[in-house]
Amino acid sequence: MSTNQRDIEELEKIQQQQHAQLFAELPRAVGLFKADLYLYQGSWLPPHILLGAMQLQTHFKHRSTDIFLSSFMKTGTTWLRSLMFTTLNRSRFDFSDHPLLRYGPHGCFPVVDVYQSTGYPIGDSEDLSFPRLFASHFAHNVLPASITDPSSGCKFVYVCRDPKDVVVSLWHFILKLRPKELPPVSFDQVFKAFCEGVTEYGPYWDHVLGFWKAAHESPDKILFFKYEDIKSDPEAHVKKLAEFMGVPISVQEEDNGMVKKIAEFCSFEHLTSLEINKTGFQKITSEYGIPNHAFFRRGEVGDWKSHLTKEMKEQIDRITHDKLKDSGLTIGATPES
Ligand SMILES: Nc1ncnc2c1ncn2[C@@H]1O[C@H](COP(=O)(O)OS(=O)(=O)O)[C@@H](OP(=O)(O)O)[C@H]1O
Repeated sequence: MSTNQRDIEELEKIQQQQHAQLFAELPRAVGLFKADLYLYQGSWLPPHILLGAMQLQTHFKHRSTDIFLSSFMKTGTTWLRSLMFTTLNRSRFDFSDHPLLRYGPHGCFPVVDVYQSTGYPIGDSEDLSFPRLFASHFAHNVLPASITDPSSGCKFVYVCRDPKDVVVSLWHFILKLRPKELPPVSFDQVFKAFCEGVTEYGPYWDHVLGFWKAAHESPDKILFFKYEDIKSDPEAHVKKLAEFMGVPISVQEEDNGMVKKIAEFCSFEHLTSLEINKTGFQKITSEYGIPNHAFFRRGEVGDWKSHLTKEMKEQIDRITHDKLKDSGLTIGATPES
């Protein structure tokens, strides 16, 4: 064995010991996918994401032009990834030969949450075009101050969604991804864990509030969207995204139907028709990946009605009301709910 190889192995051993010590000290709970969850800076995170947070906090080198998509799981990440990438790069790529068609929404720009055991390439890679786009599910307070401080120049697009639809979407996602050798989880189990805040990246309401408050303090740096609003008027949101990302839609583009084209290109119907989203795969770690089709299901507002009992609806609405009551934010208030 070469000296270099020995050094690397020694270093890995030390790191593993340090990680084991860290995990032993943190509150722990059962995760819904596979790994246990640990409470880190107010968020419940599985080990490879917790270590990813620490790595991000220590190593990420931001640029003042960076734009982050921030979201809780199952709130519209895949959709916003598509909208942001397509809107920002609309003059770079032809729609008939577009990266979204080849790589899918999750392959178009990197997520910064996952621990990189082989060093820290994210943000160091020079092959990303500017402004660079990144995605993250981390809560606002978990992200490094070097990027959340408005003086950094970094911008954030945040999307939230009716928690009743989030918990339903989450349950279906877990059903698809939970290893078959583990016992299946029931909707009741997921609902209970979600309401208690003990699901991956939870509690949900704290996540939303963190970004909501920050958006109020720095509206020029954080664009706050609701899934339901985008659903009811995708084109208006394409225009807002373009303006926010510094590439406003021109009158000529508007006249040429560019806004409509982007909204249709990123629609649920179009994305689910693509081969890459039927057969493609997202590599998350060296041992773990997610099939692209798992990121799509129904893409509707109010699917909770076919899953939640009256009592469940009342319980989750009450939590939402209590958590958000002094914030000025309402979520989940669909007209027919
Ligand atoms: N283009 C488009 N338009 C509307 N809705 C869409 C779109 N793409 C994905 N979806 C729906 O979003 C839900 C998945 O959420 P996320 O993308 O945040 O999931 S993830 O956190 O990235 O795993 C999931 O919602 P549910 O259908 O309610 O489960 C997806 O179907």
